[in-house]
Amino acid sequence: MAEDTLMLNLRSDSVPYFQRPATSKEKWASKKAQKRKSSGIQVAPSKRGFYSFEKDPKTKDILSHEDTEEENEQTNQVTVSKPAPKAAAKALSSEISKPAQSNQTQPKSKSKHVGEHKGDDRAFIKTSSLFKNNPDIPDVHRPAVTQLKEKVFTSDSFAEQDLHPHLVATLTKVLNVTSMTSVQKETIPVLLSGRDAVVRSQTGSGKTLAYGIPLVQSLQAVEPKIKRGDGPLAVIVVPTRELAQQSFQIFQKLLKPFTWIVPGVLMGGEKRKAEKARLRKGINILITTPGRLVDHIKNTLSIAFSAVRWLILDEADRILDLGFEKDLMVILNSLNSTGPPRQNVLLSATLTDGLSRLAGICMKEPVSIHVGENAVLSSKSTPNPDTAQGQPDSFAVPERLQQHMVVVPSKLRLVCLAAFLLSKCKFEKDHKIIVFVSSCEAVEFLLTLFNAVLCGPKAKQQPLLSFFRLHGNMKQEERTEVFHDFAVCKTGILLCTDVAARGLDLPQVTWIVQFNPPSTPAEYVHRVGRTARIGEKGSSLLFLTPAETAYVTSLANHNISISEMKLETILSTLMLDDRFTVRGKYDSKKSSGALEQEVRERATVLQTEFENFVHADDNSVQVAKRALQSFLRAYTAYPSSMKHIFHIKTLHLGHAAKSFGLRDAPQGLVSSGNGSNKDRGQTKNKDKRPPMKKLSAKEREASLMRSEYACGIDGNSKKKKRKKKTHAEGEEDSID
Ligand SMILES: Nc1ncnc2c1ncn2[C@@H]1O[C@H](COP(=O)(O)OP(=O)(O)OP(=O)(O)O)[C@@H](O)[C@H]1O
Repeated sequence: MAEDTLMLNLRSDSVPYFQRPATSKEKWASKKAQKRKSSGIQVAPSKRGFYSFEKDPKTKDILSHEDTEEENEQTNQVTVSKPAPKAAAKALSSEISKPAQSNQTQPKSKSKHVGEHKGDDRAFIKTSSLFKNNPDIPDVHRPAVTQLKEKVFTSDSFAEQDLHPHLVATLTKVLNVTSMTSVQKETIPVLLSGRDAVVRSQTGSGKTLAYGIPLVQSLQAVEPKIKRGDGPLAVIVVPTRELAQQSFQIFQKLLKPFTWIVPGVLMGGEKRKAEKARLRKGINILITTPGRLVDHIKNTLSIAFSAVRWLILDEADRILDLGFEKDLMVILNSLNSTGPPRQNVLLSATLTDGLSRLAGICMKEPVSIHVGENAVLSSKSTPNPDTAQGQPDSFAVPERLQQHMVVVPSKLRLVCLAAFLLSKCKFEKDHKIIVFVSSCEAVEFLLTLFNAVLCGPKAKQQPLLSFFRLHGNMKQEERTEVFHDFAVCKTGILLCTDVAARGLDLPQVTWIVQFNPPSTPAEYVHRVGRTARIGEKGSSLLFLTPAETAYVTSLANHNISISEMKLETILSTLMLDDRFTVRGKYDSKKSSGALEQEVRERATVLQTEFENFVHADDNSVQVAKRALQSFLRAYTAYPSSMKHIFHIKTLHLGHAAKSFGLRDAPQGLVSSGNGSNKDRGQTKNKDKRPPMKKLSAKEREASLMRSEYACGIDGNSKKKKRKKKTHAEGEEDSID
């Protein structure tokens, strides 16, 4: 079935399709309604062009009861007439057959639900209607935008640069690159001439080699030959451990013909003692995360910077962010106090105000290299001060990147994500997807849930969906393993936090899904930049709730244009999956109204499976609650410039809870001081759990760095100690 032929109206004014467990009176009325319906309920296009049932006034008596319930957002009991087919049913059966301990109000009817064992006469699934009382999906205002274009490749070969022939041979034979990219063509000669540089070019355009090649060229030419014992001649600072590992591997390749130059990596999560030993032996090109370098500056006697002649800050705008600034100051002070004159290079796809500040701190008349639309702009000047005056920066994204967004009411977020992943990984071939989520807990929650409900025991023999996870609460060995496994796999879904947003070069990623919008447009650019690299194709999908659609304008202010994908189109994939049917195989001759109804039914079956899994035992309820709480905390941490779009007051806690498979809004998650849903009557602190702490604006920004957006991103060492004490999340725990 062509996906886009199916359009549903998800607005709350369409007729609900699930009814409460019927009383005998209702059953009778229901039969009557069925008759009326088969005699031709009206289907008419809605004003947005979708089809919706016109309410037949005669059915009002049947519907009014449910309507009243829905208005009060009470829980409905949904009866699904037929056991779910095969895989999902089996996957869930063990979980579902456990009594839902936390649910005291389970009705005693004998109807079965999807996924139940035959003969299990447990009554109803409890779930409030997915398709009622959702906010209207607004028409999204998409301002006209001229996207910046950057040409990725040039026709010039590396041989045209003044490089050692062995280096050129290594590029061709080991790294498989022959012609230079635009940023390489501009940057290599500038750096070979000894100048400082600020380099900006789109994601996946080859910035690593743009600084790596001149660095290796210059170090191999040093006379007398560099010795290991000389210590670091180059320090490369990157924001995450995975990026440190990746850059290290590139230098290992580049240095193949120059074996006397030793690269090394220092990063959080590794054993300090082993790193100290390596530092003592000598590392000439030192690749490091900021926090761990500061750690060694303070605690390792054998670290000496007297020979350092290169400082490279990759993802420089990130390194200047709150949380890294102090670390950077310690590093710069330590480097500045000793050593020969130094060449400094800052690189990123999103140079911002902060970068200009940084350039002022550590650079001497840097050359600004900005790969622009019509030509490669290169000016021998300091960075443009205009960008420091609050003017939004324009960001280029890869030309072959197709960007989409979907507006999804909170209640439908979980089924929409699942339907999207199924559509790509089950019903299409060879997709590799990265899903960005706002917290470590949410990653863990989704991983467990999707593995159980979407994969299940049968699917495990022949897994169609294979999930990976990456976040800052994982042990370092596991992080390294996942990073490697996802890099080499052909198909798979990586659920991750922003730990994977910057710099990572994971081959053949086809889709980037942002389940939670990132904190800034710059982070958006980096996330989507994990696909469509080096001239390849790629796609991205951003989830927004109806209240968050102004984010599209915010992106447009940075010259980012995004098209809309319809929620209905994504959900219609469920029609391809008979695990979620309630009526057997779909009859393609059915009317569009019946089709609409069946999609909704299937979405509800899927949501019910999620909820059953979550409510199968207390532990999984707690996991879901923690994930919800971390989501709320992350929501409070959006920077003030984004608060007009992402304010916790606009969240409906009950609906948000549903997107974590919870049937009810948990009590006492958010304090009123934090912008709670108190005004919606959602949080009557009945239980004893402490409310979330009220944070100052600064603390909130810092928490943003620590919790969601920095899960695994090195912070400063003070924070590490504090976090260790409080068992807070983040990669710092693993620093020994
Ligand atoms: N001249 C080249 N020809 C072909 N491929 C290249 C060339 N230079 C780099 N690449 C490849 O392009 C990919 C992206 O390079 P790189 O990771 O350096 O991009 P980037 O600009 O640093 O991206 P990001 O901004 O996301 O960090 C890598 O796989 C790299 O091997």
